[in-house]
Amino acid sequence: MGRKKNAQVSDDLAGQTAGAIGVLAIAFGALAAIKDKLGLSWPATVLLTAGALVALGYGAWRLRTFVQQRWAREPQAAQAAKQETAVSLLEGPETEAERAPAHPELTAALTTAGVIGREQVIRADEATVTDMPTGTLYDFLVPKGRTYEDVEKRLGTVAGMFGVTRLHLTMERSRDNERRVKLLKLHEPPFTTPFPAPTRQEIETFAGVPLGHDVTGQLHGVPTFDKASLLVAGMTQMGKTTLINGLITCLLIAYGEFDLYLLDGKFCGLTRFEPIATRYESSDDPAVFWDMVRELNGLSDSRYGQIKEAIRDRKPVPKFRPVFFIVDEAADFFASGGTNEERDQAKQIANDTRQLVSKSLESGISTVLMTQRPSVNAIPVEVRDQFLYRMCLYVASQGTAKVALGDTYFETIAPINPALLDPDIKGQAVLFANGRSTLIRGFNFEDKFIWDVVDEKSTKLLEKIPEETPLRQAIELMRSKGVDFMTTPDMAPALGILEDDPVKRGKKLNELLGGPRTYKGSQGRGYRLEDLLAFARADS
Ligand SMILES: Nc1ncnc2c1ncn2[C@@H]1O[C@H](COP(=O)(O)OP(=O)(O)OP(=O)(O)O)[C@@H](O)[C@H]1O
Repeated sequence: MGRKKNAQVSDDLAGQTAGAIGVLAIAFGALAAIKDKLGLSWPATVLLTAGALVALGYGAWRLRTFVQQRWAREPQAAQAAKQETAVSLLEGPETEAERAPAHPELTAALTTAGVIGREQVIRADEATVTDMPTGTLYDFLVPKGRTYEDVEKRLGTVAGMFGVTRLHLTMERSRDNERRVKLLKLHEPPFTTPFPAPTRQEIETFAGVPLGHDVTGQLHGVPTFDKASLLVAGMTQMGKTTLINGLITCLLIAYGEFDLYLLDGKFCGLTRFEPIATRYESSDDPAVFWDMVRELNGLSDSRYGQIKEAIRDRKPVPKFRPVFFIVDEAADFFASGGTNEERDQAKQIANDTRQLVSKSLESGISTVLMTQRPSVNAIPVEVRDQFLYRMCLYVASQGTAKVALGDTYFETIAPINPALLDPDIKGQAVLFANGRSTLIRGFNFEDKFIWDVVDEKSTKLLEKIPEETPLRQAIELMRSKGVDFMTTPDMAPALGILEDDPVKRGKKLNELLGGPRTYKGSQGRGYRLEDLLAFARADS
């Protein structure tokens, strides 16, 4: 290999030497010819030839540079113009923002909270700060390239920057601009000053079903209960029953016609609505709960059957009368005993309840479950996950709040931790609906207000029963005497039955009334007012 390389080098050297001798011979010949032609001395000939060659070289270099510049000028100009536009587009707003004075408080708070970048500002001419009766309202535009969602996602951190808690801060987006943000920072902890219960008119004009006041005193609720169910959780004595009494009152005022199925697991929480309920039970027996669930599942199945039939016959899908199944204290109904049989029954109850809640989508049956024990085994996860709306009053820990609001609740937008609520301000709740959280306080209506609404409803129901029918006479008789129960021997003569034989009398009266359910009270067999009303309603 080395020998080959050495031979190649000596070959190259010999070639180059021969070439150099050739060039020297030609140069010498050319110089001799010039000397001969011009008749100059040798030094003058050499200098003249060298000068002429240098001048020629310089001329060639000038010509080449000129041509290159001409070729390059046009694309460069276009490129430069493009670059200038891009720079002005990119830098335009920034330069503008740099020029506009920044709002110091908002810029500092939002930069440190990581809502806007260090180089960005909240422009002073795009922000207003107004002192309201309940708090300070910040209305501003976030910089271009940001939206209100950037603020919403970090609301807790922003609250910290303002020196308050997340509970002190509410946020509203604007309908006209994605960049507009309205932040209200409360002067004092939420609901420190109570708001008066709403009037009938306020309830009637609310777009949807109101569930309480928000922190500014505005009514807040859900747009509809159509295709939706609600789970309400919170520790004992926090205001669940009061809140649900408020919800039923609002439904009676503004929801039109509906049927109420009430299960009072605490025995007297929902009693006020007994006279207008289609079915009212006061019991903590899981069998009673299960029976109601199965009755409603039966109704749901028959409604689904009617929908199917309508579709098959190419007719419009029927509109069903809404049904509300409201259960005050549901936790014990899912609890299972130690035996296999009891465990199977608990599983079956959970399964039937899950089915009922999930089917509410089309069947028009909305379930409202309340529990003071939001734990995994109190409300099975498969049941909880079916609730579109969830509410949580004060609970002792974030973990319990997750059981009520969902395992991923704290990863949602601007969550509110129910464990931070003041347990001494009753009725406060985090409402989680349609992916958004709102802090509200349920209504605490006066008893008289609720009674008036209930009486009005039951009078309306009564008016639907044709006049002069024995059923209506019996209901009016009981109402005029102010009793909830009347025995057969007391009622029969008033309706013109003068039979002495108790069996025949009872049979005749039941036939005359059309066959409502009888009830055996401590004074003997007879009729309850609520059963007669429910019977009349089912018939109408
Ligand atoms: N929005 C409210 N405003 C004022 N007081 C309220 C409000 N809600 C509830 N309260 C009061 O708080 C107390 C407890 O209310 P409530 O019975 O509704 O709680 P609960 O959560 O259903 O309790 P439990 O589960 O122990 O039955 C009652 O004295 C009630 O008057």
